Amino acid sequence: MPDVLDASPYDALLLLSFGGPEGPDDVVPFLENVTRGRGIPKERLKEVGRHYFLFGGVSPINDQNRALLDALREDFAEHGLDLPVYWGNRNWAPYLTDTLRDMVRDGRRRILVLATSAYASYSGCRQYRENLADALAALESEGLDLPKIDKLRHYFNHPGFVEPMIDGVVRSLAELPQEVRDGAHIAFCTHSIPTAAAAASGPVEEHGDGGAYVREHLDVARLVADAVRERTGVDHPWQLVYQSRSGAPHIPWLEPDICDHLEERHAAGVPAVVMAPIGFVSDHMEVLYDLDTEATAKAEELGLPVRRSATVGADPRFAAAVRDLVLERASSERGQDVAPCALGTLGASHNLCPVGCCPARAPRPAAAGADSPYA
Ligand SMILES: CC1=C(CCC(=O)O)c2cc3nc(cc4[nH]c(cc5[nH]c(cc1n2)c(C)c5CCC(=O)O)c(CCC(=O)O)c4C)C(CCC(=O)O)=C3C
Ligand SMILES: [Fe+2]
Repeated sequence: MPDVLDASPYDALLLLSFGGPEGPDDVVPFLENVTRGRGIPKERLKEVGRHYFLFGGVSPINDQNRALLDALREDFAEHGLDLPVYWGNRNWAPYLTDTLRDMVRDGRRRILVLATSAYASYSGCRQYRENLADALAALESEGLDLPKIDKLRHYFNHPGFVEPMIDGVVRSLAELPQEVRDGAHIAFCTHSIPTAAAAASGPVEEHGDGGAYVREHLDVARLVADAVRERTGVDHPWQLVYQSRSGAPHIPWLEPDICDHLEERHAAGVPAVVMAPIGFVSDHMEVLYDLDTEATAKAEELGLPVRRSATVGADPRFAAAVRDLVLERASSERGQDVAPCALGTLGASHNLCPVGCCPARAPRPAAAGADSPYA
């Protein structure tokens, strides 16, 4: 029997994710949920709808979250961590508010949240905190006694997140034809966001240039590239590039786009590229369409060999990392000294988002941060 691990004061973990459609009829209402009040041009929405219909109207993200839930429950049980795990989404069923209501009815009073987003940014952090505030407000209006909610720190530099990505890049390099393998470049890919949102990402003292968003990605890219060099004995040049640009064309977003990057690398005589989607936790639609379909077609047109490396998904090392993060945060809440685990140069991210962290364009209440209106 394993020793019993202490998650107190927490009595539940909530996996909080984006959600995605599970059939053709879900696509339009899902996109309406995602884009309500976000100012996305109609043309872009039509185009994104087409991506989902190409895959039968089903996003892979829900099955991946089910697999992650299984991996977490299995890991917790194996290691004697008695903490129930729930799942709720921002944009599709199971909706966050419904899950949180179930949790309150089950008597959960101290809830720890794991968001399926590893980095700082409005979309990846504060927007989830706003969703939590909305859900709490809904439960309050139903007369329910509100639980206290904390959010786990960003885990981009946790070894359980980084190591599976290193394996993935090494594997993708090995899959390239031998004659182009050693000359291959690595394109570390993440979601483009408006440059203004990037500059304002993370705590206020980290604002400016690409903000915490770009700095965190660069730190992970460097870690992966260094480890790949050590493992393969070959120094593969790399660059951080972007994908899935949305919004109005006159608003600047982070560049270069992966497709332009492939063109530019090809013109420069680079013989092959590995696309490594370090910005994403699982192989959801952005990976399946924007990289595996669109960018791969671009590479084929150029005659440039490419491979796309694996995301972390439900890797048991990631499940173990979540257990580690839960125990770290629980100890810290109990007032014990903890040595948070983090690779790279930036150190472990904050436990509590400070005031002004990843600000919204229009301020709204956000839970689980220093500016939360909830206890
Ligand atoms: C930083 C970031 C992540 C990574 C961090 C994280 O994972 O949270 C992410 C993830 C995801 N984004 C997703 C889907 C969409 N994102 C959209 C729109 C947008 N994303 C943005 C940013 C991010 N998004 C932004 C700044 C917008 C513009 C609108 C706005 O300012 O809010 C739109 C609208 C259409 C379009 O404009 O593309 C869709 C459909 C899915 C689900 C995929 C599936 O179904 O498998 C996932 C995991
Ligand atoms: Fe934040």
